[in-house]
Amino acid sequence: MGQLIAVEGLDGAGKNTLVTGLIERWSAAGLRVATFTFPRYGRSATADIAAEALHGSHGDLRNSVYAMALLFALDRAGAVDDIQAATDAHDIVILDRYVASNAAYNAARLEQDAAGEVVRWVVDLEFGRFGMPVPDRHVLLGVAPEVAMQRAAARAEKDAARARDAYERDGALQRRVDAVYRELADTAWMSPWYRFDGENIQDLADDLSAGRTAPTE
Ligand SMILES: Nc1ncnc2c1ncn2[C@@H]1O[C@H](COP(=O)(O)OP(=O)(O)OP(=O)(O)O)[C@@H](O)[C@H]1O
Ligand SMILES: Cc1cn([C@H]2C[C@H](O)[C@@H](COP(=O)(O)O)O2)c(=O)[nH]c1=O
Repeated sequence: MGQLIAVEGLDGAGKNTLVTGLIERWSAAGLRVATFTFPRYGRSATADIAAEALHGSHGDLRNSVYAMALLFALDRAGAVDDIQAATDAHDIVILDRYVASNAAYNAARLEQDAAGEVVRWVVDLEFGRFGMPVPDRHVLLGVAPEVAMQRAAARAEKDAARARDAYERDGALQRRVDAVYRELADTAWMSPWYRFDGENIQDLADDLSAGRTAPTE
């Protein structure tokens, strides 16, 4: 049974870039690695509808925090068997966003903290009702909100397909999401959280594959 590791962070923080770098390093070291990226755009209608809502479609859908959270949760629930099979067949399964994204973004939208009602609802819905596996570890890519927002804006300039959505344009929301993520990490929400500052990917790859839960001194 392989390790299940979820990478979390703000929009534009660099999660996808980091996950790609980790996979390269682990594969070169001979480890069997699988990855899932959430939302599963192009593979899941609920993921696509959520993205469309964040870009202004589907009437007032995006105003409902719980409806948006449910769409992202249903997308993940559709992958539960694949995640289970992947953990059986690989040394490491790395997830680019997972359930903690739903916790952090929706707590931030409702101006709740990590102990708030919507985070408990996400836990009951996703880990309870939908049976999503709990990650062995989370990685928080702790990039400052201003830096992440700048990267998301630069990416949008270069690539029209990555135009910023309603969450990415909302600086106050991003700062609240950052605060909730830090609280989730500080309280070891669901499993230990490894805080990564974005500096040395090789050290992170080594620490994670060795099962360490914090940077080596
Ligand atoms: N360490 C880095 N330094 C500078 N730029 C970076 C770094 N990591 C990623 N980027 C750039 O920042 C932008 C966002 O990176 P990436 O797509 O990996 O972020 P993400 O966290 O997966 O974003 P999202 O959650 O919004 O999909 C990209 O243009 C990427 O090339
Ligand atoms: C998986 C997931 C995502 N979100 C939020 C986070 C982002 O702002 C958007 C879209 O994700 P992307 O990585 O920028 O493509 O949706 C969320 O609220 N809940 C989730 O479960």
